[in-house]
Amino acid sequence: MSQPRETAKSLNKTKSRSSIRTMFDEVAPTYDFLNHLLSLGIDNYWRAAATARAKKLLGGKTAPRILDVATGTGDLAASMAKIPGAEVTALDLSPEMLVIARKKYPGITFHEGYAEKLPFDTASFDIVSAGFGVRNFENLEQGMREFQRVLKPGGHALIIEPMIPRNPLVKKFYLIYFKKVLPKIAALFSKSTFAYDYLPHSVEHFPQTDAFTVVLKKTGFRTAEYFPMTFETSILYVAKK
Ligand SMILES: C[S@@+](CC[C@H](N)C(=O)[O-])C[C@H]1O[C@@H](n2cnc3c(N)ncnc32)[C@H](O)[C@@H]1O
Repeated sequence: MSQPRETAKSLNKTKSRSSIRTMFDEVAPTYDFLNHLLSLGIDNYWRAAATARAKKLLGGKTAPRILDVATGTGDLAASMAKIPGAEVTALDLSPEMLVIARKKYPGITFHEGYAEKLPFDTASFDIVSAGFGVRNFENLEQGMREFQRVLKPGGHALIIEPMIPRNPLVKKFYLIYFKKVLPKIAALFSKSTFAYDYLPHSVEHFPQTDAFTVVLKKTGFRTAEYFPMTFETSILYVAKK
């Protein structure tokens, strides 16, 4: 069932939390299947790359505390949980995504809540991660301030976002796939065709590369850098408190 009064364009402007929740509740049952299909399985590699970097940054720290925000069905949280000794907590605003996450990963503690008001103590995590989520925050800067607040001094935020590649040739083919092919494939399987019209729109209008590092620094991070992955179709941001 799609949302008749809202367009992908208008939701991308408001990022209304209740509409974002409804949209993700609707896509939840087919989210994992479509995610792996539409990315040709590369999404798992991106999460593994973020986890490898987190592990390196932790440098063997005993029992590191990791928070995965906008966890969805929990795949990035589960990847982070492979770091030896890690204690992983995860949060999302979509109850339906969390139903699936809790079934898949009973060893991880999942909370329902939203990024802009994290229900966790200041300076309580070594790593805060978010995979393909921050683009949907109703208030991106408030979300980043919260990531920063709950991190311990010296802790790191690791954020993965899809990206429109900058190379003109790659960009041309990528946009055909992203805007024309992907929504059609998604429509065959998902209840929400709306979500897959919103997806390319939201990626195209999200501050990317340097622009997002400016947001990270403005919201209190001491350093922010980025690492493009897979022909710049995805990007890993690393910011230090
Ligand atoms: C594209 S999914 C990504 C899920 C998962 N991180 C992954 O790697 O596949 C985006 C998730 O962000 C969540 N989300 C969007 N806005 C949020 C917010 N303000 N606070 C918490 N979660 C949010 C959605 O409910 C959805 O589950």
